[in-house]
Amino acid sequence: MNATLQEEKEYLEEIKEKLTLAIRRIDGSVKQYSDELREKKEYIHEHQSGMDEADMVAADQSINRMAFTGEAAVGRKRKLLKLGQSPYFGRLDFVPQGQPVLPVYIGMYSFIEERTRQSLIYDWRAPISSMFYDFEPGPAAFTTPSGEMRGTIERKRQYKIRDGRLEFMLENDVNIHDDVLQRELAKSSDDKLKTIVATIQRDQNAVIRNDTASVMVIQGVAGSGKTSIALHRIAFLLYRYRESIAAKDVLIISPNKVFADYISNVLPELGEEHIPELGMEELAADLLDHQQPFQTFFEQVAALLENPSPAFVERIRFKSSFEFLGQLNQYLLHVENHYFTVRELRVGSTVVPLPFLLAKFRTLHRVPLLKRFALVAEEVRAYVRDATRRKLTNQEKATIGEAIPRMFRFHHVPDLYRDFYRWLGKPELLKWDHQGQRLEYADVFPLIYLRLRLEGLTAYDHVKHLLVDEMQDYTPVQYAVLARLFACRKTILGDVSQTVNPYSASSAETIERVFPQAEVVKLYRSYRSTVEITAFAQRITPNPNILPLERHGPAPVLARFGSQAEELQAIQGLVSTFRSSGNHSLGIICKTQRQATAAYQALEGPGVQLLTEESTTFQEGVIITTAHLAKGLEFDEVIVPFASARTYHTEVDKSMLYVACTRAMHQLTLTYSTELTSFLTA
Ligand SMILES: Nc1ncnc2c1ncn2[C@@H]1O[C@H](COP(=O)(O)OP(=O)(O)OP(=O)(O)O)[C@@H](O)[C@H]1O
Repeated sequence: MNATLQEEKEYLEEIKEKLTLAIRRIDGSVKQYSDELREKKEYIHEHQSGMDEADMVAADQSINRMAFTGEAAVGRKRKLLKLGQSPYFGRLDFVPQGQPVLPVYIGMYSFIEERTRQSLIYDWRAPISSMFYDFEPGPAAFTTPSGEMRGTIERKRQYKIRDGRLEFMLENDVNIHDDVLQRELAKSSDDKLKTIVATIQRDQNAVIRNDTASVMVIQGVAGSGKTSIALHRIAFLLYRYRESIAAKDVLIISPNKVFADYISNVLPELGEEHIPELGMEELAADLLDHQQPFQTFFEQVAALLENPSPAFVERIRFKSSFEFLGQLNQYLLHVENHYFTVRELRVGSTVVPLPFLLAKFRTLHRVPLLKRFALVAEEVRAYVRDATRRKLTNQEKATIGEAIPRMFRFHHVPDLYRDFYRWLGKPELLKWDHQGQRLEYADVFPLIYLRLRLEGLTAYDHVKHLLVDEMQDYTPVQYAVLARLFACRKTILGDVSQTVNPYSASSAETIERVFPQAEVVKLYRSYRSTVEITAFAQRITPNPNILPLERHGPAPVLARFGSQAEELQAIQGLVSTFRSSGNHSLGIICKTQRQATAAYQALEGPGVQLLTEESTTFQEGVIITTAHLAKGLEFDEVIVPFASARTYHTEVDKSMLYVACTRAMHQLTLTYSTELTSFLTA
């Protein structure tokens, strides 16, 4: 063993010892808090009768304070225990200008020696740690809240410490990141997305640490780490703004419960609390007061996959366009200018002048239209009171309250939404005759948008950061709703090539039109799949800019069979091979739920799981599902059954095939009978 390695091993033991001591101290104080808490509670119980309300409030506050301090100590202990397993992953020897060398060990969390107040481990999010991701040995700098600190990195090391043991160490070499990254990516997949703190790449680091963008749009190719980056960015912002943002102030809009479960470990691993999460449909139901039944996005996509009528496609296409949002806005202007018809209002002998009514209505233009009537009525009551120099009777007040809304043509948002299509001269584009009827998914957010503009909603004012994943699946109107509902900072990410509905796909450019202030970052390096798998997926949807990471594996296999029954039999064999392969996850990804169910019936067995729209968790093993549900997930191996010309022939099918193939990390097999899909014959 060389001297350096020996030194590092000794240092590791030293740190572990210090961590053990710190844990012991926390145990001591946790015990003390809980003893004090118990005593306090007992005291209150015994003296309750002699305490007044102020005493009780003070006692309650002191109990809460103690419990809070106790909980914080328990949280701190949890972090120290984790550090004990893997205290740090990197080291920089940094020489700030004119100062002595400072060894900086970087880990998941910080560790400060209590006695000396010396930082033994720096949190990966600390300003100084940014140099680990941004610089190789040589001149370097980092930004602190009080300005830039320049200096030189003399040494850079990377470690892999597992279960408290140093597994390997790499020195100074410029490629150390690549080397460790390769080892990380070659691993088998997990049932949950992992943290990537030890191998964050420079361009990814820039996105994670960007604290100036009010709207950050990340458009990246499949497997470029968008979701990982977005979650690390949240962890970074929670650290950077810990005085003003807590985990409960962040909201993740996720495409479905399985995906939410898949990403649920990252932030707790990074030491942050659970972040609230909401699906787009849950948000929609909430914004419609849970009163309006509607088609889900899954159902819309499923309908598109099952030979839809051209009129249905046209409705979706139209309502997903940017022009549609413009027309909704124009309609709102029209409503504002033409639907309030002032009529003579007589209260007793007082006639309220028409110009007065109109002026009051207009000066309130910042108030949502349907909320203005009550305010105008107040103004009118004041006018009449001044004119008559007496108090108004209840009857008079009521007359005014009823007269003002009657001057407006409609009173309910759904009626206005129907009127919009008449105004547009295209009533055939709305298939919704009465409110009890299910609304098509394409109408859900336009209706909500009108509601927001006409009635206003403030339910989500508390959110301080919004994260939207799978941005390509949301339309300009949906973004307009999000923009009005969430005034906070936003991180929006996705990949237009992975849309499950090409008729309504949004690119970074579309989103920029709704958020002109957005900073757009494009990522082209793909980390998930081997070079062979990435090249294969390129045959379906080419992207000349994609940069696969140099990691090789077996070439994807296209296997032809005489019939579907033979196909399923062969897949059964592949499942058996997988079971003895040491890999953790196999995704069998079909185009439709119907196909997935059929495959499940044929392959059913222990450890085989069918994922459906209703599923809430993602587990290791053999998973049978659709491309739509698999979006965002990844598997060691992927099998795409029924890859025939009959299954995959439309634009939507092509998107599904691309999504399915890009889920594979190490191995990909496509099976088909009769004729192969033309998306792969070229
Ligand atoms: N810097 C990194 N170090 C290690 N692994 C990384 C890094 N960046 C990305 N990965 C890995 O690449 C895989 C893909 O990441 P992620 O799912 O975040 O990408 P994505 O762009 O959201 O993918 P998609 O859009 O295809 O669903 C994950 O296994 C992730 O851990």
